[in-house]
Amino acid sequence: VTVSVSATASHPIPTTLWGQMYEDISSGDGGLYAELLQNRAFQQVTPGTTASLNAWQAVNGGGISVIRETVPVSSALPNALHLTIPSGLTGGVGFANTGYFGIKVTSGSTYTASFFYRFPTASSFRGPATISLQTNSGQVLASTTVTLSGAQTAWQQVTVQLHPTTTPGSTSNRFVITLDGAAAAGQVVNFAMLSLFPPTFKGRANGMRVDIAEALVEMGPSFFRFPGGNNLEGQTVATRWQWNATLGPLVNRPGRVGDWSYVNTDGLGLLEYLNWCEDSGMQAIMAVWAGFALGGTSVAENQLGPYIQQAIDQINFVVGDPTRSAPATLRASLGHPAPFTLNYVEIGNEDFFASTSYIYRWRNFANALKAQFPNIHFIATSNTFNPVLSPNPTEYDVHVYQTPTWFAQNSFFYDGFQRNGTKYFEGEYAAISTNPNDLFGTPANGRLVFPTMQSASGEAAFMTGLERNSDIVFAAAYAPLLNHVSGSQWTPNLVSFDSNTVYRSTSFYVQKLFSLNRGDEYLPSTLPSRTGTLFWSVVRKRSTNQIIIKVSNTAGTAAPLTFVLPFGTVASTGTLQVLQGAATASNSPTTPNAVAPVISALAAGKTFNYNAPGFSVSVITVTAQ
Ligand SMILES: O=S(=O)(O)O[C@H]1C[C@H](O)[C@@H](O)[C@@H]1CO
Repeated sequence: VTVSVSATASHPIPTTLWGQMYEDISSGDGGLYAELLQNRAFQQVTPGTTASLNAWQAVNGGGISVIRETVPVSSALPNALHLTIPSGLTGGVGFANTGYFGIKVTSGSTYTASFFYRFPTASSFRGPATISLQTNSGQVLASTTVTLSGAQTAWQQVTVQLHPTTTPGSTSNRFVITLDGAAAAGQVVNFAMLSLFPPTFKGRANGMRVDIAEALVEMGPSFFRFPGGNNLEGQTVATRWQWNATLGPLVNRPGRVGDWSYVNTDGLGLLEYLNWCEDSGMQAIMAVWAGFALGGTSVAENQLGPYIQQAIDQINFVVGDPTRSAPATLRASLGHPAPFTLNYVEIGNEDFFASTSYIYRWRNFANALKAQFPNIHFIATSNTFNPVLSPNPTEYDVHVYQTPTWFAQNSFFYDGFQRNGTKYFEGEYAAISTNPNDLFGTPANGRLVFPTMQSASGEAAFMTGLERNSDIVFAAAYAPLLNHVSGSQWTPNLVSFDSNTVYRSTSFYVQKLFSLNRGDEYLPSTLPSRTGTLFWSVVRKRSTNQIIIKVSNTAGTAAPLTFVLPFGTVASTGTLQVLQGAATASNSPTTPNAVAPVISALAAGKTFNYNAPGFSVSVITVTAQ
């Protein structure tokens, strides 16, 4: 096929076009959020149940249970770990935490451990507690001691640093606290809000896991949508995500039962999200809860007031003036007096599931929020123009989970949209199954566990369409972004990880190739066949006079292209980055680097040929002017 490229740009590429959608779906706690202890504060658990001790183990005969404390460490954390040292034992007696399917320990890194303790009954005991990192087989990797006093009946926080001098062969390691069995025989001690942090991304306190954060930043994303997704909504009104419950000292954060069947610590809270956006060069696309809980409850219109106020306060926490708004004063007190960047706020999530009530929920939230924040764009989440909403949304969030073929066959999805001023956020999209009749089914029935070259090339085909229509598509994000392979709630995901390693998928590389080669204006060219299998888009990067051609071949056979560039001078050599593999080729824990982009030189010129391999995504960069 011959592709003639126009020298006249049709529209600028919005700077926000490629970014990330995030929610805690086996992705935050135990993942991006760097805390290494699982169930660290016994949040939202029932004392005395097996679940309450999840990830905790007795060591050498220590008696442990989770109790409802009579003197809780805070009103947010009513539970505590109750340790009884039986008589007749010697050596270290206590408890351990096994982390999120393991704890990675690296020699030379400094780990910060902290906990609160108190003796529920005063005693004359005074002796060492040993705090250590150990392999599950008992090899001590790092250890230190602190003195515990039986006179300490009020909660006392202890913070220590651990410096491992060896790197163990696996993440089968534990965080261990023990007392001397003989010296502490008969003693009873309560512990609360235990925590173990490794080094974090940019050294942020209470921050992000470095290797995962670096993988996300590697894509060059422009925005970060949070906190959901389903995890914004709650199964009930009471368990919705609430911004104000996710701020301040960890001891004051109650956590919540999230929407993906586990408790969220909310250690990764609103301020951590906003600091992360600044640290990673992304702007926030922040959601506010909009009166619908996933269990099916829509708040009645005459009951919306408090929730609208909570949304106003949430936005004021982000952008308000500390001299005029209490939430903004709180932001300043937490260390960020300047407002954060916030241009987009999403009202709800996937409200096509509750579009009847969204008619009044949108009306009330949008009118109130636009009046308070006239410079912020508010994004609607019901189906586009159905139902008709007032005020008329300036932006809609469109989601699609489909087959690789659907994405290849729908790259013209937005070409037919009216140019009526409305803009679109392709807020969640991914090829998730090869079975159009059971998209959300099991792997045995076509569901993808990891992205493949077939799914990634399908997504790339669709993305050439998003680029062509980026006069009305201002932002797009693959979803879900992140997933712990040992705790999956959803597959496939853009980036997977376990306690040791980050796995970059084929789709990750497609997102990275598009994001890092986004250009700043679109150059029209011969249109691909809507029903074909070969797709392309052309952009120009004015600052470097580069023409950037993206090609996706969604078929298994190589496809020849001839490019005709209308410029006075065109370099005779260009750069080619190509991601290719068999249809089912994928990166996974068993084959982590099966597919990665390969960079090479390419013969170019005013007219040049390129043979796109089967199941491939290519980026050709040529200097021309
Ligand atoms: O069950 S779904 O609605 O398909 O869940 C999807 C859509 C929702 O916004 C997001 O949280 C989730 C996975 O990315």
